[in-house]
Amino acid sequence: MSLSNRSTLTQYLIEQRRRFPSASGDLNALLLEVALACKSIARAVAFGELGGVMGDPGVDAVQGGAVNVQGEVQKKLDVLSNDVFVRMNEWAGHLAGMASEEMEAPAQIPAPYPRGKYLLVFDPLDGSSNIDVNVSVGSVFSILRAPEDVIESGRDVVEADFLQPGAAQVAAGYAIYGPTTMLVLSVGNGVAGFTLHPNLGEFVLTHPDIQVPPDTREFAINASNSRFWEPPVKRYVDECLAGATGPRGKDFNMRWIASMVAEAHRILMRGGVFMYPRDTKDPSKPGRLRLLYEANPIGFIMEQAGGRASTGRQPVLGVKPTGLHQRIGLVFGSRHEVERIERYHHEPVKNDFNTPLFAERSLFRN
Ligand SMILES: O=P(O)(O)OC[C@H]1O[C@](O)(COP(=O)(O)O)[C@@H](O)[C@@H]1O
Ligand SMILES: [Mg+2]
Ligand SMILES: [Mg+2]
Repeated sequence: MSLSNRSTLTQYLIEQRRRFPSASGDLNALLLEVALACKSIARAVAFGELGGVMGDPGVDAVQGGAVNVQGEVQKKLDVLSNDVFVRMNEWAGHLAGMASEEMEAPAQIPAPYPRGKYLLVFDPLDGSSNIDVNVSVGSVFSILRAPEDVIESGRDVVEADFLQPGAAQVAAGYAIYGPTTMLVLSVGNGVAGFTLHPNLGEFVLTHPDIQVPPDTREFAINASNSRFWEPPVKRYVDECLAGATGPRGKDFNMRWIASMVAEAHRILMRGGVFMYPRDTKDPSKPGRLRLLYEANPIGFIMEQAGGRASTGRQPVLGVKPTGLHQRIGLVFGSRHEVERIERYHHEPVKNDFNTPLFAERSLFRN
C-alpha cells in the first residue's frame, strides 16, 4: 500500500473540517487521539500483551476475577484497553469527560489537564471473548457535545450529561483488530474506512465512501437464543431459513462471529443484517448490547452508510437513553431487511407466522 495517491486520516479530517470554516479543530484533534488509542490497542492485541494467543503461558486472560459493571468477568485486555483510552484522551483539553463499558461512573478530566467541550463514550474492547481464539475484536467510540453548562462552568460531568440520543452524536466509529487493523468513522458526512499501514503506523484512507447495499442474502443472529425470541424475530428468521422455497423466494446464508464490530464491518463491506433483539431470556435485560457505546455508534455508522439501525420497533438513534449502561435490542444493516423486521414488529402477531401457506406471497395472501 503506497501513500502517494492516498490520503491519511489527518488529511481526511482536514478536508472534512473545511465544511465548517469556523471549527476550532478540537474534534479533529480528539479523533486523532482516539485513533492513537486504537493503534496502541491494536499493538497490544497483536503482541499478546496481557492475554490473547501470544499471552504468557500460565497467565490467565482473566484478571484476578475482576468483574465489570455488567457483572461480566473483565479480561486483562478489557482493562488494559480501557486504560489506554482514558490515558490517551484525558490530557489534551478536548474532553469534558468520558464514559465506558468498563467504568461504572463517568471519568472526570483530572487536574491539571484542561477541560473541553466533548464527551467520549466507548467500548474499549468489543468481542473480547474472541481474544483467546484469535478472532477479530474491536473498539467502538461515540463523541457527543457536552451540555452547554458543562462547557461554560467546567464542572464535573455526571451520568445525565451522557444521556443524549444517538442522533446527537457528533462523530462515531470503530477500530477492528483483524487480519489488518482498520478504523471506520463518520463525522456526519458519510463513512470512511482507513487501514493501518503496518510500517508507517498511519491510518490510510482505503474505503472513502462506504455504502451498505440495501438488499442482502445474509443474516447474523445467535440462534442458540431462538427459544427466547419474540414472534416477529422468529418469523423473520424462519422465513430466511425457508430459503428459495419459502416466502422470501431466495436462499439466505447465516453468520455469527460473536464480535459485533466484526459483524458490523462485514455488513458495511458487503451487506447483511445483524440482530441481537430484545428477547425473554432475562427479563431484567431488554437486549444484550449497550445503547450508548455499542448500539448508538454502530447505528450512526450504519445510517451514515445508507443502512439502517433499529431496536426492531424504532430507529435506535431516536431512543432517549435512561442509563449509562442501558441495554437495548439492536438490529442493523441492509436497509430493506431492517425495514422488513420493523414491519414485522408492527404487524399483529400471527400464530402461524412460520406456516408457508399463510406467509407473505402465499396462496392465502395477496
Ligand atoms: O455471547 P453472544 O450471545 O454470542 O454475544 C456476543 C455479543 O457480545 C459482545 O461480545 C458484547 O461486547 P463485549 O465483548 O464488549 O462485552 C458483542 O460484540 C457480540 O455481538
Ligand atoms: Mg461490546
Ligand atoms: Mg467490551
